[in-house]
Amino acid sequence: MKKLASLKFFNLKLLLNGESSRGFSKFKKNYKLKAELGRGGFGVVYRAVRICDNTLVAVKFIERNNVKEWAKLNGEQVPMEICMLAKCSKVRGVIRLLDWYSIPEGFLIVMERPYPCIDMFDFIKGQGKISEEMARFLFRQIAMTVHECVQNRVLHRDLKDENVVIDLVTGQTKLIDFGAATLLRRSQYTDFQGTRLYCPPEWFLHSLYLGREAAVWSLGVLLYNSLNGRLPFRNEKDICTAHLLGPLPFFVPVSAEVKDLISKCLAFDPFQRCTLDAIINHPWVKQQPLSWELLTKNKAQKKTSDKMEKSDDHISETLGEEQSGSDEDRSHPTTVSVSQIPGSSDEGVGSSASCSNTPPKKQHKEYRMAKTSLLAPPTSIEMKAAVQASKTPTQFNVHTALKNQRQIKKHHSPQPPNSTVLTALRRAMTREAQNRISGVFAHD
Ligand SMILES: Nc1ncnc2c1ncn2[C@@H]1O[C@H](COP(=O)(O)OP(=O)(O)OP(=O)(O)O)[C@@H](O)[C@H]1O
Repeated sequence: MKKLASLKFFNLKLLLNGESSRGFSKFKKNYKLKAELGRGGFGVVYRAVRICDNTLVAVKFIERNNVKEWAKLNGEQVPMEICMLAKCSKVRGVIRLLDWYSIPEGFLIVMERPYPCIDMFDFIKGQGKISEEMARFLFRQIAMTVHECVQNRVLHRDLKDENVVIDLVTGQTKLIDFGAATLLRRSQYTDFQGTRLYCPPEWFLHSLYLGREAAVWSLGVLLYNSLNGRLPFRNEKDICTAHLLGPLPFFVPVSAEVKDLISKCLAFDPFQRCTLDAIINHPWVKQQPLSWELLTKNKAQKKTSDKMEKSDDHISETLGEEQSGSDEDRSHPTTVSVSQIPGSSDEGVGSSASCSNTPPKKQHKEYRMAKTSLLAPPTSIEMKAAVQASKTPTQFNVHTALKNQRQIKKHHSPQPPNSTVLTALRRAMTREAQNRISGVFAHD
């Protein structure tokens, strides 16, 4: 009833404002929507192009019903995600919010889209695990970004490899998906919307956590995962008891320094855990990383490239596989909603509800999780452009190469269907049209 009333009120607003500056028609005028880019628990992300200058953008559609927290942005009521992105607009390592639109069904968030790019989950998966040097290159950017977000009073709350996008030309990382983000405060949080296997033990044991301390824990999980190609903990029980079993096992030879950093991030006691400041000042992080060009010239990078090439040829099959979960290597670290907080469900410590996978055959792959969002990996054309670009690294050549390749792609690659949001958008259009018609009748 309440929902219906607010929807009616929203439609009424549309009627009164006529062509809203954030309405669907304005969106359609400004952007050309293309194929689906990724999909998560709370939204669908599309490739799109800004019509006025051909800028490549990503458009995330979030359903109004899925919005858990709201905030005010320049006097307008918006989902917290939009507000948090806006607050981080000056943080280099955060994906830039370019625009947003409001339709009866939900919101369209327009963001920058690095090209070509890959998310860190697929990047690690493509290589099995990444070298310590590569981990340093990526992790120090991510840690600095999280630190800057916190300085802007933004707590991301869903730090994981899926939520980091890597620009394949420069190696620059961009933090995405602020759907669980909230304002940083000193006091404890008693709600959680992130991914359970990246969540600190105090949440499972006491149903609360402190913002910065929880972020440091997630960074520890992320770093361990990058190096080992698997997560450190299989379930909540592991998260809460692993410290009793001594140091975490490592499945690759890594330096004592990085082990030290991981153990400090994953300290069981949040008050003993290192701070974000301590992470970015840790000797392992401070060590000058190799350049992206050098790092990507190795064999492992070629492996990803080959894989991408393969997945480009079979892009629809790959997506199909991911959706049906047939890839044994990929089980589910689920992004949970508020309704799944401890106490609100019957899963307690020791439950493996967040990773409902059957035990895989290979021990090493056991904790390598599937992502909830299904990103189509870059195409071979994109990869080739990136490789070409890194061989001739002048700005002019990089972009000319990409532009040429993009034009070739235009003619050859069919776009997968993007039915969900299109249906929603179509429905929105009809409703706007309907509103206009009923508006005319009302005036008559
Ligand atoms: N600006 C962007 N540029 C490139 N890729 C993006 C961008 N935004 C999102 N993606 C891709 O789309 C996927 C889904 O995006 P996002 O995580 O924001 O959706 P979500 O529904 O909130 O997901 P989740 O359920 O994991 O929270 C990402 O993992 C990423 O691969």
